[in-house]
Amino acid sequence: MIVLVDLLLMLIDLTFSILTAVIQTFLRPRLKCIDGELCLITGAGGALGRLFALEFAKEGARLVLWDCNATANERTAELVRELGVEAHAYTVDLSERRSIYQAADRVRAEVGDVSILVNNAGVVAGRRLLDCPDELLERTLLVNCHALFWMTKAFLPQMKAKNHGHIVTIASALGLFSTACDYCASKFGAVGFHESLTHELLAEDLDGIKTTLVCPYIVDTGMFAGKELKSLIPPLQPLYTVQQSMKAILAEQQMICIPRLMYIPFLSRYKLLATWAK
Ligand SMILES: NC(=O)C1=CN([C@@H]2O[C@H](COP(=O)(O)OP(=O)(O)OC[C@H]3O[C@@H](n4cnc5c(N)ncnc54)[C@H](OP(=O)(O)O)[C@@H]3O)[C@@H](O)[C@H]2O)C=CC1
Ligand SMILES: CC1=C(/C=C/C(C)=C/C=C/C(C)=C/C=O)C(C)(C)CCC1
Repeated sequence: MIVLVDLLLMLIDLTFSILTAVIQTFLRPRLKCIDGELCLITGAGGALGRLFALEFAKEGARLVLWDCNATANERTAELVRELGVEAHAYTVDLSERRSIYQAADRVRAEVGDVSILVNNAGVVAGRRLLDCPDELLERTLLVNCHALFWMTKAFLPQMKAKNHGHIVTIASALGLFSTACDYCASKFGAVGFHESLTHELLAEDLDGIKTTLVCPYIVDTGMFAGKELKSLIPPLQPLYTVQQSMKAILAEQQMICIPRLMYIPFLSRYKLLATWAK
């Protein structure tokens, strides 16, 4: 009986969500003002991280930039400052929990409380399981998944104190269905992290703290160059990916798949529920 009630409630929720989505597709959502907010971006020296930094700067946010690549990270900071926006670069290895907590203490002391956290940094080994050294498999999980926990534990308390903040998880379409083993496992973890964090915030009535999950298809940044990945659909352009993500973030959308085609694999997860209900 309970299963039937659960399923009925889920169908009602799904119908309501679809109706809301259809209506919102025709209405231009109001985009929030983030002028003066302090935004921290991990992997800010990378292709998407740098574009996110520039887009957030254009929206008036002040920037804290984290990356293990000091040269690339500092270059991003220079580009942000050329827009007349404050940027603070920190060299941090996200695979090391302690270095995250130490850098977070420095940011709070030197710059202030972070109100927008963009967990963007990511790596991929992209080899078959048995051909992949354990260290590479471990690094992917540490950077793409474990780091989300440490970053959020470091900055969520201040957001909770003010009931104000936004946590953005740059996951992937490969967090919704699988091909490259290490990367997919880490991105499935990122999707699960986002969903559980969102439920936790909801349960604590912290309606001022928003979350956004970003699930792009392949983006032409070179991250997957040389990796065994076949697909007929051409890769996304980095700037288009970031601009679409920014619209979702500023509209406080809980999730965005880019392009919309990627919602298909996501919706197939409801199929799993059907098997569970049998
Ligand atoms: N490119 C794509 O096709 C897609 C990417 N994504 C996701 O988007 C995000 C950004 O991807 P993209 O810009 O393409 O990747 P890039 O490799 O261009 O950028 C990733 C950045 O993260 C940094 N980084 C890697 N390891 C660490 C670490 N241990 N500590 C701190 N920083 C680290 C990298 O530094 P370094 O260069 O020195 O390693 C790099 O600057 C990732 O999470 C990725 O999974 C999602 C969908 C598609
Ligand atoms: C387009 C498309 C597909 C393939 C998607 C692929 C191959 C995505 C790769 C994404 C990557 C590499 C993301 C990196 O973070 C499917 C699922 C076969 C069918 C639905 C449409």
